[in-house]
Amino acid sequence: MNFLKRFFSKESRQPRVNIKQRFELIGRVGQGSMSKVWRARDLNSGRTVALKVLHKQKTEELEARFVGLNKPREGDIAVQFQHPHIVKTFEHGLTSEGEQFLVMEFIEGYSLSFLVEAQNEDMRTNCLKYMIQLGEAIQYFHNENWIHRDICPRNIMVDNEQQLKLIDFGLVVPNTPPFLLPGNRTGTAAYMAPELIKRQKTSQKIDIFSYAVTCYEMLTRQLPWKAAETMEAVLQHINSPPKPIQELLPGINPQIADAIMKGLELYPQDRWQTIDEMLVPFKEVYQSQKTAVTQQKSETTDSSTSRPAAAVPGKKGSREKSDPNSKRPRSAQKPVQTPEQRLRRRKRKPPVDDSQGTSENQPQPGSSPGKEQHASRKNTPSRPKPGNPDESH
Ligand SMILES: Nc1ncnc2c1ncn2[C@@H]1O[C@H](COP(=O)(O)OP(=O)(O)OP(=O)(O)O)[C@@H](O)[C@H]1O
Repeated sequence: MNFLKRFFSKESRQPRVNIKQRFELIGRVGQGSMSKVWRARDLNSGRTVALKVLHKQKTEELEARFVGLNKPREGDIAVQFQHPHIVKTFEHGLTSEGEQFLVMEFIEGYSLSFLVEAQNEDMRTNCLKYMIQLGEAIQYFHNENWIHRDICPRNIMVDNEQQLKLIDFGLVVPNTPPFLLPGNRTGTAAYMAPELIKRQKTSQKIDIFSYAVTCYEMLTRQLPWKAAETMEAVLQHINSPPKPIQELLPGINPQIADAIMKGLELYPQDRWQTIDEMLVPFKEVYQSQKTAVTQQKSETTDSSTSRPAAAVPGKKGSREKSDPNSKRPRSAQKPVQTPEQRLRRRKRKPPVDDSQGTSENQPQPGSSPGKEQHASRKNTPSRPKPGNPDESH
């Protein structure tokens, strides 16, 4: 029976691609929990691309969770997106070995995780802009009737033109009733909405929650709940209120603070109904900052004609003055050269795992914190690995 299913499956009808013949692999750029990613030259088109080859067994295990639901594959989903803040996927298919692969635009830049940790000049200057770009990408997703399920800095990059790009669609599901039923927990513990953690019915609002956690972290370098990195820790804090962002950033613009805190509400009905709504205050503040910077610049130019150059405030100073992040805690203002070292030194937090192998549409009402399982890579999504409760990705 399984043999027949495989024989008539979509995969069996798809031509296989010999990766080594088709691509020149220039270097490995990433190792996700589910894949390997290379910088490669596509010998057909001549362009430099990111080649993502999914781990066969882990992908099959993930897909097994959606049995009967006909979940589209990552490549099927990714090629559909046309948005400035979502990585472009040119092509997808199967390798000669039967692994799924995606060919994407190659993003020269950094992971948002790095920028969160570094809190460098780029982050101080552009944080609000990146928050808005991310929100626009998620709203596009939602308009196209998808749920991302794994919004977190690890799945976001910023290119050298200071443009944010969402890069990973491994857990994306259609926003349709069968996929919203209470089921297993997939995602990254610290960013998971309470209803997902509690195995209740989900909606696109789980992405609004993860977006709010991400924005909170982008601004403060901290998570809204202490010890939110394992499923057990998350289950303990889930009913307690998050730390108000104003406590970490007393000078934060109140509109931005309120918008983020509303995104973190425990009950989905108390959160923003759409990302677009949440973006309204962000865009208002961003616009007023831009206006203030322009005014400051023109004042500076005017006064520079009558003052010696040394007395003119520097560009950096005027930017920081109008930046909502300028009053971030001292820890966030440390010198630019240290974060990479700090990032390397920082202990990897154990991610959570929900590897009980439950089908996505199977309710698990009686689950108790004690039954939850750990995974073992920082901010790694919880994905299945049957037979191994302490899964590592
Ligand atoms: N288009 C791209 N351009 C440049 N680098 C990329 C691109 N896509 C992915 N990467 C690099 O590869 C890493 C892993 O990619 P990705 O997150 O898509 O894999 P994954 O296996 O789904 O990861 P995980 O499941 O752990 O989130 C990224 O963190 C990034 O460093």
